[in-house]
Amino acid sequence: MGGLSMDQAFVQAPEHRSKAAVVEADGIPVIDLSPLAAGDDDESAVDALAAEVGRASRDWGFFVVVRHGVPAEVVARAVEAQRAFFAMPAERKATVRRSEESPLGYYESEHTKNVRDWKEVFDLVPRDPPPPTAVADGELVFENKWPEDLPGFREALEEYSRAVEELAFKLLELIARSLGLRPDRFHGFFDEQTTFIRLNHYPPCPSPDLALGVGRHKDAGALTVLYQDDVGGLDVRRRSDGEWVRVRPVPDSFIINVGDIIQVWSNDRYESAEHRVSVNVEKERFSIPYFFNPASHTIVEPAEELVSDESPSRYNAYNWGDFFSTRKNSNFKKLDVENVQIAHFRKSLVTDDINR
Ligand SMILES: O=C(O)CCC(=O)C(=O)O
Ligand SMILES: [Fe+2]
Repeated sequence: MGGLSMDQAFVQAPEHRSKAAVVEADGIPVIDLSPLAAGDDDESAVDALAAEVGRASRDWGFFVVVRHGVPAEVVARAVEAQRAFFAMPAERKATVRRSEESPLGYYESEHTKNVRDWKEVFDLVPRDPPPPTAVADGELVFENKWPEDLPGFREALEEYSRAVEELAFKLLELIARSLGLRPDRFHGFFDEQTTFIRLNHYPPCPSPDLALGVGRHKDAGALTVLYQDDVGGLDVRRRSDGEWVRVRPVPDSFIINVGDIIQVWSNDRYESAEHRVSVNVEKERFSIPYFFNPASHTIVEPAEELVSDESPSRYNAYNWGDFFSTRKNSNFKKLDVENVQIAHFRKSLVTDDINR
């Protein structure tokens, strides 16, 4: 299924392989967002919610949200579209294949840290940017590739994108509040956002002891809003003891993870957690991460309100667009060198595993 066959490119180094029994995490917070429902302006309930989001972002870098306001039918339509897409024969998927110059669309040979992932993906952006007047040499064209002959696919995903964007902004507000900042403190960075959505399909894998669906990594953007089906396989490295634990699927929920940018904005109050996807022999798995990313011209640095003599800035500023394109390029050119990491922008030599 999915046209993948097991070979050496998928084999993880022994220390990074998934054990047969990864324990399910007990402590990942499940947060009920219903106090945000329209018409409810109970400030103290929203403050309490922000405090809960803050604790989860600090202790786990991961949390689950329920009663989040994204209608179940919108999710169901997106998931149905996703399944229909990956069920198409390889030749039809190839008609929307991504290329080096045009990186959106279908792809089945992505690498995380130079080991191939056991998955196939379809990437899209929530709205097509205006067509560039002229494309400079080497400039990437972020234009959606919609499959022909797949009725409803585009509409379902556009509807999903709009609904999840609303949720992403609400979460951004809660995070700002939890840091003692104005709720809209980070909104301006998203005016020309570089958000993208990935449809993931992890086919059953004959060697789940050797390969991973996605190798260990941290999400580079601001935050990720992830839909996962009921199969399970997302593992998070628990901060308290460094153990890999599985995020239990919760019906009608999204998993939220703090990305590197929020780690930097928060000046390390929050931490972007390392995670990976384990695969299994019997079941295919589907997930949809929504990577909520700021405009490419954003200069990422700790929020000045959070920097003081007692809490000096821990990062040198960096340009998000440059960071992002360096990461993207390394997917095409299987490099033997380490990929760009926020640890490279750290000011002091705090011990941090930069070898991700
Ligand atoms: O499939 C998942 O559950 C997570 C995928 C992921 O971490 C990613 O694509 O960055
Ligand atoms: Fe991820």
